[in-house]
Amino acid sequence: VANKVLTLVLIREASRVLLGMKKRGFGEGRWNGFGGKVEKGETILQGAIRELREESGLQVTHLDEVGRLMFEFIGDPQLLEVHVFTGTKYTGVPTETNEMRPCWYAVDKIPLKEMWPDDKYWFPMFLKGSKFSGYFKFEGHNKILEYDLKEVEKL
Ligand SMILES: CN1CCN(c2cc(NC3CC3)nc(N)n2)CC1
Repeated sequence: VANKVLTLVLIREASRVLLGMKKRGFGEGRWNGFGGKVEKGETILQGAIRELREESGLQVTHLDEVGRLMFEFIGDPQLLEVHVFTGTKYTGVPTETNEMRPCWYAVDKIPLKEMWPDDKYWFPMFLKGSKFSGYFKFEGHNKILEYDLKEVEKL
């Protein structure tokens, strides 16, 4: 079956990044960017913009794709394909929703221990403004068995 395409949006200001505490569902209890599934009839970018608005209340007109991450879970044939976007120009105020509790984090205080385990590998690339492409093999939701990750010129 085809990959499950998901989005991840990291809104960044000069020295801080907007993260949300996931209150339910996949990734519950972890800080992350905003995102979700891509619906039929929308592009991945449109899906990212929609999920950002739904989960944080922020509206953006433009996002840049900065990363592509593939995830395999032992015992599950469904691969996840996560498209990572960033944006700096937005309107609105970060608002708690039933999915996410937003909070700004200084770039030198990103709560990596309370984020998905793969983030510690690619978040530094994101903060440097690099584009990246990676593959992570997970056992359950906490253990990375293998990974490949590289900075790329072009996604
Ligand atoms: C709605 N999506 C869900 C997937 N997601 C992930 C996944 C992820 N690792 C994968 C092992 C789960 N790592 C980050 N940081 N985000 C982005 C948001």
